[in-house]
Amino acid sequence: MTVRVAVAGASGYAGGELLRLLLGHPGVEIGALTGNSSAGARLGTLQPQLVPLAGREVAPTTAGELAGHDVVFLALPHGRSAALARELGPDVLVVDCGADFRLRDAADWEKFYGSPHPGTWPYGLPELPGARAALATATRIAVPGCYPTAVALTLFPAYAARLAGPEAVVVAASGTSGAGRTPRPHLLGSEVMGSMTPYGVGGGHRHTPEIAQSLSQVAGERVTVSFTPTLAPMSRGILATCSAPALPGVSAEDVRTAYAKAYADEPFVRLLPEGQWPATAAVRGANTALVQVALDETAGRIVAVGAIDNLTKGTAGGAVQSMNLALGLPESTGLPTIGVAP
Ligand SMILES: NC(=O)C1=CN([C@@H]2O[C@H](COP(=O)(O)OP(=O)(O)OC[C@H]3O[C@@H](n4cnc5c(N)ncnc54)[C@H](OP(=O)(O)O)[C@@H]3O)[C@@H](O)[C@H]2O)C=CC1
Ligand SMILES: CC(=O)N[C@@H](CCC(=O)OP(=O)(O)O)C(=O)O
Repeated sequence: MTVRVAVAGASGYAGGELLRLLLGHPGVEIGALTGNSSAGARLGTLQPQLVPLAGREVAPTTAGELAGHDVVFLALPHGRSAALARELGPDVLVVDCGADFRLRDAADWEKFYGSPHPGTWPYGLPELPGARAALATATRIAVPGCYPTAVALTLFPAYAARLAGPEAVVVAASGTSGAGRTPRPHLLGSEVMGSMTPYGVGGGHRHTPEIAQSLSQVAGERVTVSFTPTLAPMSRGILATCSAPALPGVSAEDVRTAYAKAYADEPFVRLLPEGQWPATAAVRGANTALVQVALDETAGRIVAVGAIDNLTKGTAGGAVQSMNLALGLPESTGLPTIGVAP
C-alpha cells in the first residue's frame, strides 16, 4: 500500500522534519508541499537537508492544493487548521501538528489561546492508556505539543500505578527550534548562546492545561501542574524534570516496577538502567523518549526525567507514528530510533 501525503507548512521546522521522516517511509508518496510567504520558492532553498525534494516548488496553502491526498499533515500556526480541515473530505486522514484540537475543555482553550474553542480530535500520543484504540479508527488526529509529549511520557506511569499525588511540578528545557522559524529578538543567537532563561512562569504557558489533561486522564482525578519552561542554547531537544508527591508507603521498588511495566513493550520509550539519566543528545533525530525515575525519600517525591527531540518524538515523529496506527500500518514504520550524537 502506498499513500499519497501532503504537507502544509513544508517551509517550517515541523514541516521539514515531517518530510525528512516521510522520505524514509516505505509506504508513502510525497504529494503537495505548501507554505505561506515561501510559496513559489524551491524547497531546496528553504530546507537544503531534504536533498531528494530540492527541486520541488512550494505551493500556496489552500484546500485545493491539499485535495486529492490520502493523508494531509498540517504544520501551521495555531488557528489555521480548522478551516482547512473542514474543506478536506471526511475520508482524508488529517494530522494536525498545531494546538487547535488538543484540548477537551473549551474554557481552558479560551483562557490560553484567546479564541473560540475549535473542537477536540483524538490525541496523538499512542503510549497513553487507551490512545491506540482511538487512533486506529481516527480520520482526524491532534498531535500533542512538544512539552506535553515529554512530560506525559515522563510522569504518566507514576499516575497509572496510583503512586503519585495530584500536584505535579515540571521544569523543562527546550531547544530553540521549539519556537518555530519566525525570527524574533529573543531567539537571536547572541541572546540564546551561552545563556538559559525561563518563560511563561507562574502557570502562564499554554501547555499547562494540555499536560494536566493527560495526567488527569491517566490518574482518574484532577492533577494540577506547576510548569516552568526554559529556553536552552541548543537547536533541538527537550529535557523535562518532573516530580510529584509520593503517596504514603510507596517504595523505590514500587516506582521502578511501575515504570518498567509501563514501558516494557513500547517501541519508542526506553526506561534507562538504574543510575543512568537521559540526555537530549542521545535522542537527536530519533523518535525515542529516554526516561529515568527515582524516589527522593527525604523530600517524599517521585522524580522523573525524560528527554525527547522536540521535532521528532515531540512533533513529526509522533505525527507519523499516529498516522501509521490510523492507516493500520506497523506503528514503527519509517521511524528512526537511533539518535545522532554527539
Ligand atoms: N517546533 C516545534 O518543536 C513544534 C511545533 N509544533 C507545531 O507545529 C506547527 C508548525 O510549527 P513550526 O514548524 O515550528 O513553525 P514555523 O514557524 O517553523 O513554520 C510555520 C509554517 O506555517 C506557515 N505559515 C505561516 N503563516 C501562515 C499562514 N497565515 N497561513 C498558512 N501557513 C502559514 C509557514 O509558511 P512560510 O514559511 O512560507 O511563511 C511555515 O511553513 C505549529 O502549530 C506548532 O505549534 C508542535 C510541536 C512542536
Ligand atoms: C522553545 C519554545 O518556544 N517552544 C514552544 C513550544 C513548541 C510546541 O510544542 O508547540 P505548540 O503547542 O506550539 O505546537 C513554546 O514554548 O511556545
